[in-house]
Amino acid sequence: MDRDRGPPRRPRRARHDPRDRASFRPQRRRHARARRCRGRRRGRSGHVSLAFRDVACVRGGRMLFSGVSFDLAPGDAAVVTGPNGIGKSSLIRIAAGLLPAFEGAVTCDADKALLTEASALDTDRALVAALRFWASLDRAPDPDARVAHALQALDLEALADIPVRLLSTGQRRRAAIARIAASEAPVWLLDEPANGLDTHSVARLEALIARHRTGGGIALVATHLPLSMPGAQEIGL
Ligand SMILES: Nc1ncnc2c1ncn2[C@@H]1O[C@H](COP(=O)(O)OP(=O)(O)OP(=O)(O)O)[C@@H](O)[C@H]1O
Repeated sequence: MDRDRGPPRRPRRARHDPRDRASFRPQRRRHARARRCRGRRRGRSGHVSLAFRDVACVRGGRMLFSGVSFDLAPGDAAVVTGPNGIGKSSLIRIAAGLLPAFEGAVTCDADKALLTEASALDTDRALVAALRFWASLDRAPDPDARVAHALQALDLEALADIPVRLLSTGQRRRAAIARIAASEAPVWLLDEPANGLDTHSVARLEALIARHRTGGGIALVATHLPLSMPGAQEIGL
């Protein structure tokens, strides 16, 4: 019959084994974690980048596009255009890492924020609370201040305490864009961000993207509505 030997014992160490200097370890870990976080936000090299190399996409057994290559550096933007069903949303999903490329390579050396058709906001929460939930998961500090700033940028302050489910289509779209803005992620991946927006809100969106780029961010935008993004590359599918 096996004897119960109890939990395994730690091997004995020499009295001055440096591994026992516990006080050094948490500090070293804290510094390493902070370095890793900075690295992911801004990229390991300290730069923000997003690149596609000969990327092909297959969905439902059908090749949607192939040979797509582009390089985006800090301040750059690209607009993905093409008819319905050509694969614009699929390209954005590949950039986000949610869909594997059939061929080619995608590299992105920084944090990304993804805007899709769904707002991803909890419909039962007040708008400000729904935004704070996501902001608290970001690596950037001070979620409350980031949310307050985003609400102001999207002209949503008056709606902050309204449950998300009661927002109109355009207001909900602005709220979804506020989530992206509040994330302060260096790479924005926006799928049809102007859908449902009125003229004023489109202008706000354009200003927001411009400010993001001025701050060294990157924007990859799929849109069938015209958006003013000076100097943006066009990726026609
Ligand atoms: N999960 C899936 N499985 C199989 N096929 C899919 C899937 N999702 C999308 N597709 C197909 O992939 C094609 C491209 O879809 P996608 O949404 O990327 O196009 P799009 O260019 O963004 O279209 P739109 O302009 O209408 O938004 C479509 O024919 C669509 O039916």
